[in-house]
Amino acid sequence: MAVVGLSGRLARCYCLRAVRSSLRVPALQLHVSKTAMGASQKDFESAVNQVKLLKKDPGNEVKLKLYALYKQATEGPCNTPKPGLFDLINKAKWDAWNALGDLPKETARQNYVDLVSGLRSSSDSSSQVKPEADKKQAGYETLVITSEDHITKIMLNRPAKKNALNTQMYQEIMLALEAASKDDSTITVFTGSGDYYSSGNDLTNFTDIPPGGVEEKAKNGAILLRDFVDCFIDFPKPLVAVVNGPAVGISVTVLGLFDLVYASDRATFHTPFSHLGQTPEGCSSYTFPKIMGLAKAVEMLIFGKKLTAGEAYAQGLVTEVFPDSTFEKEVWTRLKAYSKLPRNAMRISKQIIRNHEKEKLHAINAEESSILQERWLSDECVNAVMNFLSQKAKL
Ligand SMILES: CCCCCCCCCC/C=C/CC(=O)SCCNC(=O)CCNC(=O)[C@H](O)C(C)(C)COP(=O)(O)OP(=O)(O)OC[C@H]1O[C@@H](n2cnc3c(N)ncnc32)[C@H](O)[C@@H]1OP(=O)(O)O
Repeated sequence: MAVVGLSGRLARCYCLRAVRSSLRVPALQLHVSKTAMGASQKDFESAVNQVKLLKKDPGNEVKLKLYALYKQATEGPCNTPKPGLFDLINKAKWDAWNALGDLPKETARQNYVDLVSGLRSSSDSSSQVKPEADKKQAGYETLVITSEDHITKIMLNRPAKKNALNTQMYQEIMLALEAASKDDSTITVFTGSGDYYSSGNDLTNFTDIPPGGVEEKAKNGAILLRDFVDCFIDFPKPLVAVVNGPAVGISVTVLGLFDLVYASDRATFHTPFSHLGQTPEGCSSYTFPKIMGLAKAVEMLIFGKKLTAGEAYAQGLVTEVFPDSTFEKEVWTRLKAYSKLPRNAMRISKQIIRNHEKEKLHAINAEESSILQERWLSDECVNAVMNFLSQKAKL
């Protein structure tokens, strides 16, 4: 089908979504009132000044985030050509700004103010003795990140959307993994808030088409996917998934790159790629056959068979299943004990176990991402996304 036709249909997807959104009164009201109460220009300018007075260097990731939000708040979506490959600093800044997509200026302004306010409180209290208790990290909108008992917990936090991964969440997860790789935790844990672990890729990621058209959208999507999965391949510490409920799509496939997967008996594991006109990602085309054998991997990845937690355990994708009623208690008791093990020994063991596969995994990730770039432009995929957005189809 001609690209023009596809653009038109994707544009219609977007319209359908707008219509659906306009019918959802509570969500709309929430958005309006948040904007109405949003940061004023004065708050924003004051936050810009406060950044200069921070007592503690917030680190490069946060600085990039501040830069991106500032540019978005003052100039809108990224409007400059991408710097060359070797212009590392400007490329990192451009990537951070560009990743904000069409985030409205007002939201960027509010996020900037919130981020600076979080930095100020942590900077002000940096000379005090920090309590051992849970400390929520500031600067994330789609995640709740806490550190306690040498465990960094990354909680996917869009429960109203079943923790679907929008582009901001992909970006924040990458930042969170980068930070967790350097912090003093021994293990890093992913979990979901609410009743789902995650419903996978947010299908509205397919809607807002940039001026460069659907091809540009697909190209950027493939870069985002590749960078995202690379972060899991390269993560140096033991990585644990605490799968509190159903998991779909990319939230399932990357589990093959985790070191422990604990599941509630309420969890399910579903990769409906063919149903969506898509193909496997997260290195699952390699890790799943390796973990569960070709026959079972094919059932999941080609035919979209949904596994119960018990089945996923039997097939080696899940380390252990717990009754939902005692899930949190049992899992966290276990993880707290593990987190006391010597950090370097665990890190080095992970290196020995995983390093000889890394190069291969990066190559597989690149291939899967580039195949998906093509798939996203196919009739099969466009129709599936349209069906979901027009509320005709659910998994
Ligand atoms: C070319 C563009 C490229 C873009 C960049 C891409 C970058 C990387 C891509 C990596 C690719 C990954 C592949 C996948 O992950 S495939 C899996 C995709 N996921 C789905 O297909 C799930 C779709 N959701 C459902 O089928 C159902 O929502 C559910 C999960 C079975 C739950 O059903 P239930 O009845 O319990 O709940 P609701 O449907 O009412 O959901 C509550 C609200 O949450 C919204 N929702 C849920 N899941 C998603 C989703 N994946 N994307 C967007 N929105 C989602 C749902 O619409 C409801 O919203 P509402 O309350 O506003 O109506």
